Amino acid sequence: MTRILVVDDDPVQLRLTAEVANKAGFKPLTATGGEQALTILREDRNIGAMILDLVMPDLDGMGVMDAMRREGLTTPVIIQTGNASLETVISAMRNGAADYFVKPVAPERLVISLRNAMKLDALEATIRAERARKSGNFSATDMIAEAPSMARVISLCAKAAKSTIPVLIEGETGVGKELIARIIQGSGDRAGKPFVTVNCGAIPPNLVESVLFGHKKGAFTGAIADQPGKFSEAHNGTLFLDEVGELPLETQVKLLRALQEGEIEPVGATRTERVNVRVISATNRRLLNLAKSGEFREDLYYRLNVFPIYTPPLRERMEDMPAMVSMFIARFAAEAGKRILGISPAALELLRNYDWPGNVRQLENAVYRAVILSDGAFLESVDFPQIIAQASGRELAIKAIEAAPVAAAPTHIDTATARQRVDFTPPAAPDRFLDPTGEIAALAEIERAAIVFAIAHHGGRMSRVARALKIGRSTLYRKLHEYGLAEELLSDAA
Ligand SMILES: Nc1ncnc2c1ncn2[C@@H]1O[C@H](COP(=O)(O)OP(=O)(O)OP(=O)(O)O)[C@@H](O)[C@H]1O
Repeated sequence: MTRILVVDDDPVQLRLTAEVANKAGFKPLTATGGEQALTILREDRNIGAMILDLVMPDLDGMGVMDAMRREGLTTPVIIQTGNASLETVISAMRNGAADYFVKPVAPERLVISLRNAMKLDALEATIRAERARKSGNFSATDMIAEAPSMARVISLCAKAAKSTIPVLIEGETGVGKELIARIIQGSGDRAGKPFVTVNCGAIPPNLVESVLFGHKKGAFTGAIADQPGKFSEAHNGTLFLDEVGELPLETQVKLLRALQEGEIEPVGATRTERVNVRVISATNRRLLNLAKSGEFREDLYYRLNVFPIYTPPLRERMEDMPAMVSMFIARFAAEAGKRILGISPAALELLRNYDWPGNVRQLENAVYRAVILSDGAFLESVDFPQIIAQASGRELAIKAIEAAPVAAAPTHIDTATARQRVDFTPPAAPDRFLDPTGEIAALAEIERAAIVFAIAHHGGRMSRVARALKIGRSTLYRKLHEYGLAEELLSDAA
């Protein structure tokens, strides 16, 4: 039976709520104060959800939520309040509360709220577990590919997985080339076998050969023992040669021989060794151009490029963006133990209108930073300060580019980096929590805006407005006067 924790300093209310939960099939634990609630949460990490009173004498509801955040306690919280102000409820929701209600709550409402909070928690737990379980067995479902151009990539991956022919994956930095290589490996006979990555551009030229093919003891100063190379490590599996265009020419000869003969010769060895390795290479420079200019051996180029897969940059497949953002939010929020449910439409619009020169990896990093920065239930534009800064510079650049003639030729990875989108439209809806200068709006401004919105939504029917905002009519009228809205309404009516 799922345990839930009910926290309320009013013993009668406590018993009532616990009884409702009990009847709905939960096992209620109770606490009469914030400190006691924290002690129970620390000891029992399997509590399904907590119903938390906001106003309590020792440590209040907000204090409990702050402590939970500090200590990484992720039990979903449902706020209950008797007379808390709208400000308090807003900040509780921004602090990650899953839901809130005003006492006394209808039993059905309480049960739905508990079930929803637990569903969300279960989803986050699954994501956490799934990530931990994954150890190299990637499949096409690990890749977001909603754009038509990515459907082609996925079908090429499926074809490539059926054989062991060499694959060359081309695309700008961060587009997902390594992920594609892992999917090819994980979808074929070599799934679960070694997947060894070599970043050819990151190894000092004098060590490349030894890293790839290994060396024998005494082959050079410092070679104190036999050392297997990446080819041997990848035996029976896949060798992923990232930035293959960076390989020195002399190593290219040896790589060609290894691919042709299926044999390698470790540095300082007198005999060759047989290896069974599937090679997938990747490049963010156009390999054909390097071959034409003599920086890359043409024979090796044709050997590696038997099955080419071109991965388009993110800016050309914005259809993938919303799903990617949701996936990254779910992943990073779960890892950080934060309850972030999504992204505001204005913030998503900001991301859509950016060019993403660093592609999916840049997006992943931006969302990671935003999740860490955010203290609300939804990511907002302010959580992406670098993108805001770069996007405003872009507007000027775009204006200049719009005046210039547009090149008709398709762009490729060599030329595409400086490409600018000309269809920039500023976010249509202002961000709910930003003032016109882009600064965080005062809480009073947000409350005022919420009231104005509710009045418009309910056609000025004040009792409905009060009910929707979950405040009394007298509180609503007091706030109308406070914010000067009463005068505005009167003059509108006149
Ligand atoms: N379509 C996608 N769906 C989900 N995640 C993706 C997708 N494409 C890329 N990623 C994620 O983005 C990050 C960068 O991808 P990856 O390392 O495969 O790019 P890359 O092209 O190999 O980069 P580089 O050129 O710098 O080596 C990874 O965390 C990867 O899991």
